[in-house]
Amino acid sequence: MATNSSNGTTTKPPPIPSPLRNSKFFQSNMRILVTGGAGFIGSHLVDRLMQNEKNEVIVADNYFTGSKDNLKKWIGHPRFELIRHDVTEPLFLEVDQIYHLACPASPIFYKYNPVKTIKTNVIGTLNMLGLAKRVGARILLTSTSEVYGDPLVHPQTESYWGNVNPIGVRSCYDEGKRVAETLMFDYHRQHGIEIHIARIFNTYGPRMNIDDGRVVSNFIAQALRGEALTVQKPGTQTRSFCYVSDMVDGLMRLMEGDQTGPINIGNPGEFTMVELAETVKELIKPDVEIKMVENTPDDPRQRKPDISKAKQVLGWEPKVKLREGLPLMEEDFRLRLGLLKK
Ligand SMILES: NC(=O)c1ccc[n+]([C@@H]2O[C@H](COP(=O)([O-])OP(=O)(O)OC[C@H]3O[C@@H](n4cnc5c(N)ncnc54)[C@H](O)[C@@H]3O)[C@@H](O)[C@H]2O)c1
Ligand SMILES: O=C(O)[C@H]1O[C@H](OP(=O)(O)OP(=O)(O)OC[C@H]2O[C@@H](n3ccc(=O)[nH]c3=O)[C@H](O)[C@@H]2O)[C@H](O)[C@@H](O)[C@@H]1O
Repeated sequence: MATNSSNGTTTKPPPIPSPLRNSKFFQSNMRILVTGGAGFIGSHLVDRLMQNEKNEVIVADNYFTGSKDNLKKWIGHPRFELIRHDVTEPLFLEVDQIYHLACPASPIFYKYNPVKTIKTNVIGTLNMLGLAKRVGARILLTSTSEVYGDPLVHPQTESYWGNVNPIGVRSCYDEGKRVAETLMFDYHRQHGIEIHIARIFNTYGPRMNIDDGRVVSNFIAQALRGEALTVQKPGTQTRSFCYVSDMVDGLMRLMEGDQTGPINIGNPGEFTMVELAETVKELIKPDVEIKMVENTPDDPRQRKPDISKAKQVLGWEPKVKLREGLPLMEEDFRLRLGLLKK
């Protein structure tokens, strides 16, 4: 028995890969399933995975918040397959790695059908763990900084257990992800499945839905349309924004290594929502108005990742600063909105 220093629990030694998977190490190709691969982060991950000619990539997505458009350059490629599939149903495939991202991420979408969000997090993760167990695949879960709830520890370290309202309007997502993490560890301890858990902090970049409802996409779309930037009260709440290429790099390092996690992956640069609005205004439309609007319940008041662990065990840290990432996202939004710079 070994002690897992990250969470203080006693666990079995790291699992020995199943004989099935051992034999797959000798095959030239790695077959990788990306659930939620038609979404924002998933489609960028697919782009990176497809760069390696030894990878075959399968995406399973129900298109609730994702789109085939995000993957159009890969449709028809011999190393790529796209399946319309809801992860709350079992999936039978032979794969070596599973990046399990499927889950609506924007609060407006995950609150739209909260029961479905819980099913996606719980039954969806159970199904993907069942698949991992059957075929001896390694699985990575994209958990979230929302597992820390409205955190009383700042910045958030992985050892912090969080401050989550179990019956609030965000619970379908944050408690759903907490159960998903529990399932991952129980499959690891009980069945020796190779698991990796990333706790992702607010990520932004090209391909976010224009009407996604998350703050960076809202502010950029509003600035480009000449509408007032809607800062939800009090505006002093903070977030730390990670550019999507940095995020994908962190996820791939975690998958390739031997760390179970959970590991925070995010950019520690912390901004209030008023500061974010002012930055977007300055960079995109200096004459745009900023207006204060009502907030939604249980909005976390502060959020900033402690990434010491990611630095130490993955050799990872983000490279793209907010002021560098925002213009890249602006360019993508301009193209999609047909508002090219004069
Ligand atoms: N973007 C962030 O800031 C952030 C932060 C923390 C965690 N995460 C996590 O990362 C993952 C991806 O987030 P994103 O920002 O790309 O979100 P997204 O909404 O763009 O992508 C999610 C994808 O999952 C698909 N999906 C949803 N429910 C499904 C189901 N039941 N079956 C199959 N597919 C389903 C959607 O259609 C979409 O393509 C999510 O698990 C999210 O919880 C994201
Ligand atoms: O990173 C995470 O772990 C989680 O962050 C997000 O949650 P949240 O931070 O609330 O995301 P936003 O909806 O973008 O809100 C961020 C802040 O901006 C504020 N906001 C949002 C929208 C807006 O128009 N104006 C505005 O001020 C919100 O009140 C909130 O304080 C999403 O839930 C998930 O993508 C993700 O799991």
